[in-house]
Amino acid sequence: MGGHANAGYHPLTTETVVQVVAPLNHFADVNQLEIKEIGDGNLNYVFHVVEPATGKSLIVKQALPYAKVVGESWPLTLDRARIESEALRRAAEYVPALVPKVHHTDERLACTVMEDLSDHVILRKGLIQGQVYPKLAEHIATFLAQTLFHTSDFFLSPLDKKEQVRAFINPELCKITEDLVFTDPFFNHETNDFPEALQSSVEALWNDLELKRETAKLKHAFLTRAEALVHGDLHTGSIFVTADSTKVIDPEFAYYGPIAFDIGQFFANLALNYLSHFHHSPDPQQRRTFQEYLLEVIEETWARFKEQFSQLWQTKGQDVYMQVAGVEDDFFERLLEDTIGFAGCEVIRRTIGLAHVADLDSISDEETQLRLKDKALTLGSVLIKQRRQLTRITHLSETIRGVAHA
Ligand SMILES: Nc1ncnc2c1ncn2[C@@H]1O[C@H](COP(=O)(O)OP(=O)(O)O)[C@@H](O)[C@H]1O
Ligand SMILES: CSC[C@H]1O[C@H](OP(=O)(O)O)[C@H](O)[C@@H]1O
Repeated sequence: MGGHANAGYHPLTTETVVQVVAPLNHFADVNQLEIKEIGDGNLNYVFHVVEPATGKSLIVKQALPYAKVVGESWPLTLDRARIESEALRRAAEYVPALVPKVHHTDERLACTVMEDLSDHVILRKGLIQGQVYPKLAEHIATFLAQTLFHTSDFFLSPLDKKEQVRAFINPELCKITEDLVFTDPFFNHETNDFPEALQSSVEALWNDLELKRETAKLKHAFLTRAEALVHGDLHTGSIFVTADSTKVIDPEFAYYGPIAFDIGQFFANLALNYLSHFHHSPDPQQRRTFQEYLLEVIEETWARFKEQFSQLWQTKGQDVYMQVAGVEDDFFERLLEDTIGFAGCEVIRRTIGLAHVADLDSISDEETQLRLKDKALTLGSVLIKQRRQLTRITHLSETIRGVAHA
């Protein structure tokens, strides 16, 4: 359980990281390494290890027995490091080009040694700057289709699948999502964090019974629907990009959950970035072009995901029902509905919950930030409540556009 360190565990420092990388024989001379802690996430240490003479480098990511963003008062299992390593290795079986290579896993120290991706940028940062990534939709669609299909009952035998479910039991990290994504933002909870001027909009949300009823259904799906090994935290801060490369990182929240959860989180973070460009792109023409690009990414990701998943369904599907007329259509219909619902939950929690996004929080003008956060709450709420009527991916982009420009 949370906070219990493995025997021999100690938090690494820039001095002790060398003990982890030395046995790997990756560097010519481990006495000449430059090591920095570069972690900017909520939970872990990330050490960047470089050998200037050879230009070789590695990343050492270590879990702490608590959540770094809060401190020792929030104990957290070290098992998340094992889950992250295993999930990266599992993804590499199907999409090796789309995840960092794992060089070594040290369960005692709860750390993963992986490929250094410092030549990439975090997608969230790039999108805030208005950068376009032409391969993003294609790569994320492939990541989603390949990892989700091959870890599901559509491909694995029922026995193998249940073995995998067991290996990826991740109760403490799931509890964070259950609380921070599906529960706390919808109630007057102490973890929530929003400007006072948003109080009346937030109270309206807390008093919206239809919204709560619908969110309860989505939370229940997250709690119970073990469809595939999901990444579990696929926001734009978990994706590294260049113009022609995409790498998905940080799957420590991985568990067997609803396929729609990953897709919904990705779309939600694009929608939040869309809103933020009313500030980040002051030129109206540039703004419109970039916002439309974001909606194209959503539509292209869905179309390519569906195409690839469908091809896998037809060529590698294992269950006899998969060839019955209408079964595949029913699957995709429900998948889009759930994707849109999960996207709505993510939009709301990133606006008023504990963990925000830089897209909106970096907006210096208070009034603009407030106006856009208000729109985000409306958008999240519409997506959750109207998801059954949004039966095409274009309905999602039209809704984002409509709420944003209302
Ligand atoms: N493989 C990597 N290569 C280069 N930088 C990395 C790598 N993994 C993580 N980082 C850096 O560390 C930061 C935090 O990593 P992340 O895995 O998101 O940690 P956390 O789990 O604490 O959120 C990233 O935003 C990135 O700047
Ligand atoms: C206290 S955990 C809050 C939040 O942080 C995680 O994101 P990341 O590890 O990428 O910083 C996850 O989204 C959690 O909900």
